[in-house]
Amino acid sequence: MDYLIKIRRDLHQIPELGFQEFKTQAYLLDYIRSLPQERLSIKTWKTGIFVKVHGMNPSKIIGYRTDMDGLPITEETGLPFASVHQERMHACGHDLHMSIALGLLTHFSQNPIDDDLLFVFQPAEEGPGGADPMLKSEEMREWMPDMIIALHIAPEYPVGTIAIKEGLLFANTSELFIDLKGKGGHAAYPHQTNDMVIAACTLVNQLQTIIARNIDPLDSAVITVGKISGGTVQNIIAEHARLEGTIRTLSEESMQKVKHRIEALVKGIEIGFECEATIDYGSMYHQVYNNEELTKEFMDFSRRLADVQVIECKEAMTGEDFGYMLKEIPGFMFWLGVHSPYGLHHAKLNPDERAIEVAVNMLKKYLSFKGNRS
Ligand SMILES: CC(=O)N[C@@H](CCC[C@H](N)C(=O)O)C(=O)O
Repeated sequence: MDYLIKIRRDLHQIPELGFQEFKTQAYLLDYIRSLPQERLSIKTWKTGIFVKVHGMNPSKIIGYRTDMDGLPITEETGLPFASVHQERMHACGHDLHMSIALGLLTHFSQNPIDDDLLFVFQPAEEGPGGADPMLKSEEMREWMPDMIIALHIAPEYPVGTIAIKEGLLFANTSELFIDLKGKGGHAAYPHQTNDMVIAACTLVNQLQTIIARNIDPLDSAVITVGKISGGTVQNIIAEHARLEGTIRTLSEESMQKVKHRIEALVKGIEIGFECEATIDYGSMYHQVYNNEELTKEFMDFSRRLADVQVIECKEAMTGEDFGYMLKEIPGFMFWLGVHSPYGLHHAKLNPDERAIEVAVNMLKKYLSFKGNRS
């Protein structure tokens, strides 16, 4: 599987943000076109790709989805194959996801099964979300899979393990952008201004009271403000501040409740600081809900494989727009152990590449089991 490690490293060097995956798409297409073409049909959609592997006696289409985009992070791994794109990094494992998909595609282009396979290379998972529009595209409607699966790397689990559960696996998400506009001025005359840095700091603290005091302690929700910006220079009181964050909940109902409370607190800030505020929820992802029957069958199947250990995990507050595909198509997502002391979205994330072979070997067996009748 050395060729897949090379592919992963090549892709790792060229991370691109959502819907800008031009080099990534070109790299993938070059590789896909180098495979035996007899059984392949290829379509592109924006910066994404669909590849259908025609089965020998198809009665259904089995989908396999990988995401493609990177994150706006400056890599700090010091690896010889680190990102060559400034302030961009594959810090969520999509480089591994793509190489695993290419490993499976390579195998099945030469060893077709009875059923058709559809490989979905999806852009913009980290944002603004490629799964929903891709699902609604004519290209995908024409090749709509009967079931679909995907994986996500998990730094906290060792290589050789997968983690999964039936039902809810990942949370509902909504991005959160709040702009505050007041009256700036001289640092020595605060009484003549409405300081938006103070307003922003107050709001960040207040937002956490929603989790502590408005959500049932037996439910779970997260509000993370990942970025604050505002002001111009150290001795001018800021007239503008912006909070950028994300909301995570285990139900749609809790999402509505959190948003309702955010709106109330933001109104309070407007009154209290005599400023204007706007809230933008950006993009939202539907929860990842694993089909019970298919997940159970996959877990039973995987437990029989000698080289894979199956862990039944809890749900996580991560988000994934693959949730939109699972809303319409039966299927599941699972975690693939890649052991790294640094987690997802960390500048030092360094997944163990041996997990690529583990995933390709097990999924070759699983897809053959699902797609062959004898
Ligand atoms: C697996 C993973 O890390 N996914 C991302 C999805 C981000 C969704 C959106 N941009 C948001 O921030 O709400 C995650 O952060 O969980």
